[in-house]
Amino acid sequence: METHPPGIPPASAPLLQVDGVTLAFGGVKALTGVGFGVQAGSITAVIGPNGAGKTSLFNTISGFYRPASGAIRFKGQDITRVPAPQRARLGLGRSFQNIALFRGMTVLDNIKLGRHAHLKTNVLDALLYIGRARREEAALRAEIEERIIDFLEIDHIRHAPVSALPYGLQKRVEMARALAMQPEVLMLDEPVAGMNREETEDMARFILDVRAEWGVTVLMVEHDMGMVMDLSDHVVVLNFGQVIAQGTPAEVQANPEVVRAYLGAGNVGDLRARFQAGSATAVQGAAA
Ligand SMILES: Nc1ncnc2c1ncn2[C@@H]1O[C@H](COP(=O)(O)OP(=O)(O)OP(=O)(O)O)[C@@H](O)[C@H]1O
Repeated sequence: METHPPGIPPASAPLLQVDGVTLAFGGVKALTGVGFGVQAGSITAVIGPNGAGKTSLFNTISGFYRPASGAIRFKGQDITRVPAPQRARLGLGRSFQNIALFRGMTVLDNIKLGRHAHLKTNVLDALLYIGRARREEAALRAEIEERIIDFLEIDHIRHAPVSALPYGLQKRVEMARALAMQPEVLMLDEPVAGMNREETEDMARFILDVRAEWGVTVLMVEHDMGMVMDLSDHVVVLNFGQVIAQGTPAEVQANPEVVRAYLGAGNVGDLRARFQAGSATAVQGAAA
């Protein structure tokens, strides 16, 4: 029997819970009975070979896809039927695999757009929302924007159009925009895809700092095994739409099924070496 008040999860309950989620596109089953929890304050990574269902899972958690069965729970609340914008307002912020910034707009304007998740949309709200409260929110918003710009070290490019920026910086702006939603869980879709080693290291540092300084829980999909293994507390491995393993980085690296998923047939030592070398390309190449 539950002893905690309704709506408030017990202290040990995951902040975000994915429960038996199944998703199909026509005849293609993208996800089958996927379940795992994301603990508050953790960095959790979802990995898996190409086509394993990682993006489908992210889209289901953020509300772009509705699962055929199963549930998504956030802070103890069943949000399976809650529309995507409302999930963002509840505290699920995300970035996208392919940068989804407005390229003609400046960095600052893109960050301001991130705040959209918190803007009042209801007409009555808008009418009531005048005077002091409005000015206070504008001041608070500016303060948050400044804090994000400072934190991500993008002050020097705040007025630059996004299209003029190198790829690594664009990814950082995408993260800034997701942070502007003031998420409790920041969902990062391939945060270091296409980055060189230096950019990857910078982004890894920002992800660690976002958790340490902002208290944000991180859920990421990432192919860069070195980064996943270095940063994550918990790793969930998908293959053909199913969770085939989950646990600490050490546990999943030692799991023969994970090795088989990536390499076809298993040489655990070889895969471990690849994981440690941080060479996602090598792992994917070997799987191809
Ligand atoms: N919109 C869609 N319509 C039909 N099938 C889809 C759609 N999106 C994904 N799929 C299929 O669902 C399965 C999972 O795809 P998904 O993109 O989620 O995998 P992934 O792990 O993110 O792959 P990658 O690492 O290449 O990004 C694949 O078989 C894919 O072809």
